[in-house]
Amino acid sequence: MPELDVKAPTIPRPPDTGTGTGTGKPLSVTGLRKTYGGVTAVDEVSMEIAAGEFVTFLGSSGSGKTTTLMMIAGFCEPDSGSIVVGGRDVTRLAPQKRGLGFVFQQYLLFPHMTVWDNVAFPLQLRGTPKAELRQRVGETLEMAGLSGMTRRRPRELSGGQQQRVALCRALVYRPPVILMDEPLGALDKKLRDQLQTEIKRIQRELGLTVIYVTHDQEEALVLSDRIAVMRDGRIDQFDTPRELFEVPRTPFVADFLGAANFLAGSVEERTPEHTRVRLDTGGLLTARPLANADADGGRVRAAVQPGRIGLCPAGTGFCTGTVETVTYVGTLVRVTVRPVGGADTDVVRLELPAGRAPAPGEHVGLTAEFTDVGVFPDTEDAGVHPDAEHRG
Ligand SMILES: Nc1ncnc2c1ncn2[C@@H]1O[C@H](COP(=O)(O)OP(=O)(O)OP(=O)(O)O)[C@@H](O)[C@H]1O
Repeated sequence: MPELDVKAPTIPRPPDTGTGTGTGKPLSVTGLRKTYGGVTAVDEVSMEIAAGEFVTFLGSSGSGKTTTLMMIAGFCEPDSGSIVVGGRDVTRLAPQKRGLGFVFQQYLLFPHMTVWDNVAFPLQLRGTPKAELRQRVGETLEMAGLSGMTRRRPRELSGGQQQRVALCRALVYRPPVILMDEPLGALDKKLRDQLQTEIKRIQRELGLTVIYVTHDQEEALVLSDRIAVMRDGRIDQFDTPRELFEVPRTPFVADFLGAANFLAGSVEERTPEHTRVRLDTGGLLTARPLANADADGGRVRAAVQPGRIGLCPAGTGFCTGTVETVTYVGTLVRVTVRPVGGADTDVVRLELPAGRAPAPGEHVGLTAEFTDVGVFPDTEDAGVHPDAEHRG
């Protein structure tokens, strides 16, 4: 086994080879489409990813995340559309000719090879000179905290360690883009959290461009610069986590990311700055401007996240109600409020700092900044995903 002769854990950033590792667009996807028999798995997906960006495909099962990633990787042929990596059209190229790195949920390590040899393999394939190979493998393993186990074989490692080796193997030849499909899916929660932090640190340190697939909102929010929220093979919204939270463009996004409250009502007034909605429970709620011009005066649903609603005296705010449940979750308290006169309406869910918890049975008013309230024409389907009922 080669000796580790490199001590510094810092790895130089890759040079700009024109393949997108430095400046410019490492990846551009246009009009990708894939059908299986009668099923449209991916429908007109287009996106541009900048160098050093961490982008996540987030969506529930069957929304087309993996199929999109597999088309970018080259393991699945699109019906139409194009994929450009570092300015080169790779749509019809074999996976190994695209120069991309992969990390999958299954580690896919060579069982008979040591950790060192597994990580060295991609460089050997590329005929990297010995000295450079030793340096790169050593640096990469050290960065991932694996220097002490270079002689072990995969079966002598934990799941988390195996996934670190898989990550090193993808990183070692500095591909312009690294594709990761649920790489932490097989690990327990604690290890997932730890590896998320490591993946993010390594990505930042090396300025890597990453496309990541997950169905876990929290994971997407922790890791990503931008998230593409997918539904039925399409991207509903491609934005920063903050934008997705604060300015969701569809009810689906509002619900998927934050289990939003949806409050039914009718538009009472519209200005370029805001929309005033008369709620079915009687109160008046000020929301952001309504994007859809056709919905003027019509039925709408206002969406507001539980963490963005505050308490005010009963009789003020956009709604008055009775506190039904109060549940402490660490430093937060989850509260449900039944709107007065709204026996048939849903409870409103709030998340408050524990010190501000009201008592069950108390009459309270609810308030929200209008910039935290989205408003959507009532015709749009929220497409509530299967986990929604477990998150309230
Ligand atoms: N090889 C295939 N043959 C037929 N249908 C397929 C095939 N691969 C995917 N599909 C269908 O295409 C749709 C999208 O699947 P895809 O695996 O991309 O979704 P996903 O968002 O990655 O889901 P998951 O999180 O469950 O992996 C689904 O309806 C799926 O059943």
